[in-house]
Amino acid sequence: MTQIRPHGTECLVETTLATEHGLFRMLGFADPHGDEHVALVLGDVGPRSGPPPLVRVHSECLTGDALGSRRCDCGEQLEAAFREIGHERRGIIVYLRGHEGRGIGLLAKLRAYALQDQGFDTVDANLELGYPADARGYEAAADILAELGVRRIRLLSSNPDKVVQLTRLGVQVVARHGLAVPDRPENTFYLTTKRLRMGHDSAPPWEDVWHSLTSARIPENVVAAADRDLVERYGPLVAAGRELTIAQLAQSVDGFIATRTGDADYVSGPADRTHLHRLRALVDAVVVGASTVIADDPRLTVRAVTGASPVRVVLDPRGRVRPDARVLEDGLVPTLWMLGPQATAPDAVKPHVEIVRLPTGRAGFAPSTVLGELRARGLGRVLVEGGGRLVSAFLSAGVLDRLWLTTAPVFIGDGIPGIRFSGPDRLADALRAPGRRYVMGEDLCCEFDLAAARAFSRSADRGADDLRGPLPAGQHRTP
Ligand SMILES: Nc1nc2c(ncn2[C@@H]2O[C@H](COP(=O)(O)OP(=O)(O)OP(=O)(O)O)[C@@H](O)[C@H]2O)c(=O)[nH]1
Ligand SMILES: [Zn+2]
Repeated sequence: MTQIRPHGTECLVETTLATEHGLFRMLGFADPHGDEHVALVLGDVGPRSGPPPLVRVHSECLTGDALGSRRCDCGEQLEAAFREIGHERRGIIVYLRGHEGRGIGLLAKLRAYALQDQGFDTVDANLELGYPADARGYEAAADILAELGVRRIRLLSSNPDKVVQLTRLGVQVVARHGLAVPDRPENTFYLTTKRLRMGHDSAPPWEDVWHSLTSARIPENVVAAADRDLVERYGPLVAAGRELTIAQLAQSVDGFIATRTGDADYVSGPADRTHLHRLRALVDAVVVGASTVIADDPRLTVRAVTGASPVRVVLDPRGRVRPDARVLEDGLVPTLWMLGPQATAPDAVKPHVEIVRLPTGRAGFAPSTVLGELRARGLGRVLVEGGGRLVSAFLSAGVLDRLWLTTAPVFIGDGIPGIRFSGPDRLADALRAPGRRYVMGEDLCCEFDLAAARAFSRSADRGADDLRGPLPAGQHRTP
């Protein structure tokens, strides 16, 4: 077997580095040319702990890595490498100093930039200055990997020459994964030159994964970790097709959505808000109760992410919402104002608002009546967004396919309740559903696949009409 031959790079210090992507071991190295390097190691990268680790051998680029330059893609590639390694919770970033400007140094790179400003490409600029197009050596990287006991790697790079160089030095590159970062208008010429003249991979068919999901398409072969998260989290909603009823609610650990005065600013954090806006962007209609409109005066539009805002639906059986509520006033998105037969309505409403009369029962509109009305209008994908009573009513009526319940680490003590319904006597009969858990900043979000739970209890009951789960006394579900 090939050996990594030593080239005199020594490990002189070890410490840790806490990053957004995890707590890394950080080792400092010095090579015989006087250059200092670091290796960031996440998890156990030894051969017995799993497949060959993901390794990014990153060439220092002050302008791209630290200063946010758009002349190159280095900073975004480094960030993408961190994400990939963070996602696997295992891997190595070898950060090579002395590689600045493809090995010609910082000031020489800036001179090369000055020539590029005059029309030279990145290769000719180096040559014009009397340097090779690429002057980098990878001996230090090989030494560092040897020191870490890593012989076989999965390399994160778009540059096939790095595989050649590392292989020559005894590192076995079992796979190479390009780092999917988008071309920018400012670096298209530079990246195109690298592809045409330096053998770099051609641009990946860049796909805006979120845009695909909002266009009802589930992207395949997604590379970047953040994109994979999007597909895993929201793909099932896209796959559900034309009819889907979901709900989202954020409550305190003790189960309240607001204080007793109705103050709800804010229970959950920004990650949960983004998640809520993603759900809005994936449905045809968003439904809220009158109390929520009165207490929060929400806009219910998609703002935190790109995507079309759904039709807004206000359930107001007793006509309590004032016509100056934002959703009835702002003209932003078509809005259905659902009123009970006796509720008074103003003589005129804004053109974006349509009044819909629905029959009411003791507890307001029946969820199935609301959904039937929406489906008849072609609004088959519905998000029930609050408040607690409305989401609870849809939950206990057994019409929700999925529920995201975010719990924020705050105690409200008393206040406006979140999920509440009359439950069963025996815990064995309590509503349980398979699902997933997400840490969203400070908050914990539980996703419940209620459709799967219903299907399971149907098959378990072998034909019995009754579905397990909470039902208000005296009510029956239609199968
Ligand atoms: N001389 C010179 N160096 C540059 C220029 N633009 C970026 N660099 C340097 O190029 C190095 C990164 O090399 P790249 O060709 O971008 O990428 P790579 O490391 O070969 O391949 P990847 O693994 O895919 O990133 C960094 O050290 C940058 O400072 C340039 O126009 N001229
Ligand atoms: Zn760069």
